Order: sequence, then structure tokens, then C-alpha cells
Amino acid sequence: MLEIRNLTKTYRAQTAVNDLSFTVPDGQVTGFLGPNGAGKSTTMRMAVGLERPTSGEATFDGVPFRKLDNPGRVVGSLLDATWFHPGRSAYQHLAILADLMRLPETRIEECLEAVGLSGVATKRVGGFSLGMKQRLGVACALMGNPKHVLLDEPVNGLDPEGVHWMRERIRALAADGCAVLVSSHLLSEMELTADRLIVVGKGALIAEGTVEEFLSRGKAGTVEVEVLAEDVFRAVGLLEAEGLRVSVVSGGAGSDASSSAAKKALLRVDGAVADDIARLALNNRLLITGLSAKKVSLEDAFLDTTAGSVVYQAN
Ligand SMILES: Nc1ncnc2c1ncn2[C@@H]1O[C@H](COP(=O)(O)OP(=O)(O)OP(=O)(O)O)[C@@H](O)[C@H]1O
Repeated sequence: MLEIRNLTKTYRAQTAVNDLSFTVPDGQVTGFLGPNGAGKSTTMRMAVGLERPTSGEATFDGVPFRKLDNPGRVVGSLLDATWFHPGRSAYQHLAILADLMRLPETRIEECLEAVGLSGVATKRVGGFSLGMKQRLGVACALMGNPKHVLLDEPVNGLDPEGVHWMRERIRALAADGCAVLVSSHLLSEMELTADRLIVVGKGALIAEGTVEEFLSRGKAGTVEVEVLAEDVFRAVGLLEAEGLRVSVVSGGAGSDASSSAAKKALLRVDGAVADDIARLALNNRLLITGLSAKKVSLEDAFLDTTAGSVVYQAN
């Protein structure tokens, strides 16, 4: 388990990470989310000893990174896939790591095979695409069969097949018992990959919990309500009286009353909970012929939760 305890990082006047604490449990994928500049990369860099915390610490099964005997066998990280030496081949990069970690040469082939780079193993990395570098970065991270894996924006530059591959790879690591921390701006991807989420804003923790908890803590979503066309005005009046925003999607005034579909009207209600609407209708003897809550997406919940923590925003 990775434990982040009261981590703080200050650069001159700027606090990049502010008293941040959270855990990354074994056997699960923990998604690390936050707006640009929220402190995700800085946190990951501090965890693996690339940056010294101003205060606080990160430990892997109780041990700080700098005190690990053979760190590559305990922690694998992909923090920046652009650090590779352009003149060296993929094989040479992995060979250096194998040597450092005292791993057999066979592990190099295994890792190249696992990330689909066997065919270009001897090619200079300078000619690799960003996606190929990401794959090599994953190979480096997984070389030592680590129990903890930290991936900063791992799907950056990957094509759809690569994104799918990365998702499967990340899920497989968690299934093998690893503690996996993954940051990504692709929220739909995180929704498919992560079990738990850590959301940060301006360096501090905003939310920590399962994906389901995060989705349900967001504001109420959009509910579609179908009523008889003759009841439209009454329905809209009742809903608006509750402070809800209502729009008539179809079947309102001016629609063709002769078609059977036109005998019904569809309303879109924002910021609502379906059960509350059903209860309101029942109490007012309004017939509802259809009621469906639109699933709140991770993107909706993220934007909602981090609204007050966005630093860089276009006008
Ligand atoms: N070496 C540094 N010197 C000064 N400020 C820094 C340094 N590294 C990061 N920062 C600042 O710390 C804050 C957090 O940056 P960080 O890269 O950790 O955010 P992030 O959440 O990873 O952002 P993004 O999603 O854009 O990658 C930013 O305001 C950044 O400008």
C-alpha cells in the first residue's frame, strides 16, 4: 500500500501540494484526478524521491522510497515518457535498468514482448512516436515486477488500440495485487479503469472514495419526464415551483396533436432526482407515463466537484 501522509511542497511563494493525505490500496486501481496545476505530478514525483517534500512523507508498505533496498523491485513509475535518450535503443534502456535491478537479461525480452515493442527493440528511441515511448515507459516501470505502480497520464499519445491495451494492462496489475495510482485527464477512461478516485484541487484533497461514491456525491442529474400532452403546463408549473429547471423536449404547445406520440410530452428536468419527481407527481395527482434519470458521468461529477479549484481557465 502506498500512503501519502501530510505531503506539502512549496516552490517559493507557490504551494503546489498542500498537506495532502491519501492511500493507494493493494489490488485496486486508484485514479488521481484534478484540474491542470492541481499538484498530481508533483505528488507522484515526491512519492518516488524525484522531488523532496517541504513536509510530510510517502511510504510504500511503510518504507519511504529513498530507504528502499532495490526500489525498482518495489515501485514502478511512468512519470514522463520523454526522458529517454534519443540515441539509445529500447533494448539498451531496459538493459540499463535490468543491470541496476540485478535482473536476468531474459526479463528485457519479456518486457519488450509485453508492451508490443519486440519488433523495434534495437531501433533508436529518437525515432519513436509518443505512443511508442509510453509503451517503453510502461516496460521500464514494470521491469522489476513491482508491487506499487505509479502512472502519470499513461494514455497520453496512445491510439485507441493503445488506450484499450493500457486499460487492460492497468486492470491486470491490480488483479495481480498491485497498488496502482494513475493520473489521467481522460475521465471516461478513468471511469472504465479506476476502482477508487482521489480528486485534488490547488494541491489539496477534494474527494477520496470509490468511483460510485464520487458519482453519487455529485449534484442531482438530469431526469426525463414523460407526461400526457394535456398536462404539460401543469407539470412544468409544479416542477418550476420546486425550483427545478424544466425544458419541453417534445409534445409541447404547437405539436401535431393527431399523432399518437404527440399525445405525450417529454420534459427535461435539470438538477433533479427521479424519486423526488415521482413523489411530487403522486402528491399532485399528475400522471407520469415515463421517468428516466440520465446517468451522471464522471466528467459531470468532476466538473461539479472541482469547480472552485480550477486555476487555469480559458475565457
Ligand atoms: N519545479 C517547479 N517550480 C515551480 N513551480 C512548480 C514546479 N513544479 C510544479 N510547479 C507548480 O506546481 C503546481 C502543480 O503542478 P503539477 O505539475 O504538480 O500539477 P498537475 O496536477 O500535475 O497538472 P497537470 O494536470 O497540468 O499536469 C503548478 O502550479 C506548477 O506550476
